[in-house]
Amino acid sequence: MLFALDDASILSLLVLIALVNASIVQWASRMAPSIQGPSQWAASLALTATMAALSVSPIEATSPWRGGLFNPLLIAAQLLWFHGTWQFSGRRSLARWLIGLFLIVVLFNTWFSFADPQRDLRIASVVSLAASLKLATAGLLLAYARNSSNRVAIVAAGSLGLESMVFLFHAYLAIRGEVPLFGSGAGGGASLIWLAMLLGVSVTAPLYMLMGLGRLVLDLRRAANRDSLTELRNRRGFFSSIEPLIAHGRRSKGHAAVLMLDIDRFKRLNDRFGHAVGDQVLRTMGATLRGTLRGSDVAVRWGGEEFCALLLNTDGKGAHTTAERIRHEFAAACKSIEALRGGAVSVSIGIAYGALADHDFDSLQKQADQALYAAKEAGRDRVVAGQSMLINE
Ligand SMILES: Nc1nc2c(ncn2[C@@H]2O[C@H](COP(=O)(O)OP(=O)(O)OP(=O)(O)O)[C@@H](O)[C@H]2O)c(=O)[nH]1
Repeated sequence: MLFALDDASILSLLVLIALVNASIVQWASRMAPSIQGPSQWAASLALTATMAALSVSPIEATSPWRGGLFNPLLIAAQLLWFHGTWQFSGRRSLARWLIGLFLIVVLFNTWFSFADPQRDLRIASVVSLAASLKLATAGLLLAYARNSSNRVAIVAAGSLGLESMVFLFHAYLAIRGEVPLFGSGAGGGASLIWLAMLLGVSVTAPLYMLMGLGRLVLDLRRAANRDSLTELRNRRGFFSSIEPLIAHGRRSKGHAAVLMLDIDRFKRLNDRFGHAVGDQVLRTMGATLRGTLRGSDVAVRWGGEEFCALLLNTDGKGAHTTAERIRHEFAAACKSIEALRGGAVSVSIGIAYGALADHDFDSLQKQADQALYAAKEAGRDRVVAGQSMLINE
């Protein structure tokens, strides 16, 4: 047999797999620097490898240095894993609190390793803390899985849960004073903790990589469908969102309104205040549309300073009211842009409305565009209804 199931063999495997996975995760984290977490997981795996290497080192089994060094590494690895997952799921850094917790553990562990050596107390407390951190990380994963419908996160949470159970069992053995010295408990209960760590680096870590990959694909897909300045959909995202909505609306004999919006005299605004201020005005339009439209409506940055919105659950009158609300709220929001120094910004809006059985999106959009043109011709800063609405009214 290549490896006998003794502590030294498990630890050697642990060092090897942890180092390989740390390198892969670190390499992957460089490919997606906007995703927080993976570099901390890589550091955690590197610490796990160091900890395992330390355990197969020639340090005497009875030496206080073994626990004195091993335990801080174990806790640092769990804290990094937890904090990486915390940030991966979009939460703000907890670094200061966790560094504080780590320092307390180091003090506690140093005291009970060197000043007043109490091996069982030390192992039971540190291993229980590690198990709690693993359980807390599993909880974060379950919450993440619920929000992102990422099933890999559920499996990773299960794997972490299993690891934490083994850690708790190890803490229980320590309370009973039954954790043998390294080397003397080959294959016994003491080896379980190494097996749990092996499970961590060879199963949980790859699951994490898969979870990170899923997130990367989601982010890329999102970026491909979004306009990064206004955070609204771009045309590609818009058309892929409205296609099924329009098909459903047509089947259910529904109506739709299309709004075409164009910020007035935007070129002059850019020339006068600069492109950065122009961009701020565009972002304000994005926020206004997001804040004003319903969840069932779809808005897009059509191009430049032009926007479009598709309203499905409304009639012509409701669409008109919504357009007027957008016009007012946009003007009011622009008033609070300091760089404009009180200068007013307005938007012209054209609307088309009709039954989806008689109109496809293109024909409504063209009518809304003509109405927008009429709004510009009539002096800007107004809402103009297209032909189909006048016929419908
Ligand atoms: N700051 C900024 N400006 C942009 C962006 N995209 C397009 N523009 C500018 O928007 C301006 C559009 O100008 P025009 O099409 O002449 O329209 P306008 O000045 O708004 O005039 P009216 O529509 O007739 O009221 C151009 O100067 C473009 O350079 C962008 O992403 N950021």
